[in-house]
Amino acid sequence: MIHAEVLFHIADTLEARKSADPKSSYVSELLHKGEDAVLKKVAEEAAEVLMASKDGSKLHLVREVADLWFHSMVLLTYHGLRPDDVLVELKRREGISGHDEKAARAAQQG
Ligand SMILES: N=c1c2ncn([C@@H]3O[C@H](COP(=O)(O)OP(=O)(O)OP(=O)(O)O)[C@@H](O)[C@H]3O)c2ncn1[C@@H]1O[C@H](COP(=O)(O)O)[C@@H](O)[C@H]1O
Repeated sequence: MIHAEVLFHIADTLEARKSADPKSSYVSELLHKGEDAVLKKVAEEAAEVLMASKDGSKLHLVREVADLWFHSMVLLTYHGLRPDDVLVELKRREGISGHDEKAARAAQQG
């Protein structure tokens, strides 16, 4: 079983790439290009996930979701965030039904 440590290890690598030579690293090059370039990759990878889902190949879908997760992690790194921040948010939501959460939000908004 692969644990969340994989995400933490990749996040450490991404953080180190902030100060690496863009010529030597894909991540460093992307981070140096700036926020719009990272956002473009996230949008591209999201679109590729949609196409892979329709394609019917589970392997293709897994690879495209990995690309999307990876580029989302680059975006988190750009903003000084880590996978832990997302995991804490998911943990906070654990056991809260989406329907209940939506109803509570609607009640709050009046
Ligand atoms: N997990 C990944 C990873 N997943 C995908 N990619 C790269 O993401 C890029 C995006 O792929 P696309 O499918 O859009 O293909 P592309 O047309 O070649 O990309 P563009 O020309 O549009 O940028 C490809 O170059 C992939 O190799 C990754 N690059 C790096 N990592 C991890 O990040 C670490 C640091 O990487 P470097 O910065 O390159 O050393 C690596 O050790 C890995 O752990």
